[in-house]
Amino acid sequence: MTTLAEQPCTACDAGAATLTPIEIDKLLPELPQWQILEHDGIMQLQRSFTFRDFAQALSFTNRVGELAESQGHHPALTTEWGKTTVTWWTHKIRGLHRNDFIMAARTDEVAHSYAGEDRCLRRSSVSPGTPSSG
Ligand SMILES: C[C@H](O)[C@H](O)[C@H]1CNC2=NC(N)=NC(=O)C2=N1
Repeated sequence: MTTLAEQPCTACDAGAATLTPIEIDKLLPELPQWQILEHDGIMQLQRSFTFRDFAQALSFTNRVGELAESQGHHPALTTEWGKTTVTWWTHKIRGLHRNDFIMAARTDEVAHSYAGEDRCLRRSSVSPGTPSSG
């Protein structure tokens, strides 16, 4: 069985159905660090990644941006000192599609390439010992 990250994104047109709560519940265990949130009635998938500093957070942001461009599917990205928040949803269907879960899994793979570079993968945006300097 292939992992989410190994699966291809599929073409999604404006008439495609959003994932049902049951379908979301089936997929979410593969993304334990991600959370489902609703913004303006739109279900979204979100995770914050912590980094050593702004430069590393920006590098990660750019790598996720390149991934998005390669797939024609784009997240919202918020980059701050030591943190990048990634939010996936499918604009054209105003909700979550399987593609969003695939791209979240691929986002985790990008983050893993920073593992050991003095950072930690955490769901919460603040990891203990994160410098408070702005
Ligand atoms: C024309 C362009 O391919 C479409 O607008 C793509 C661009 N990237 C996208 N990204 C996301 N997350 N949802 C979309 O519906 C979407 N549509």
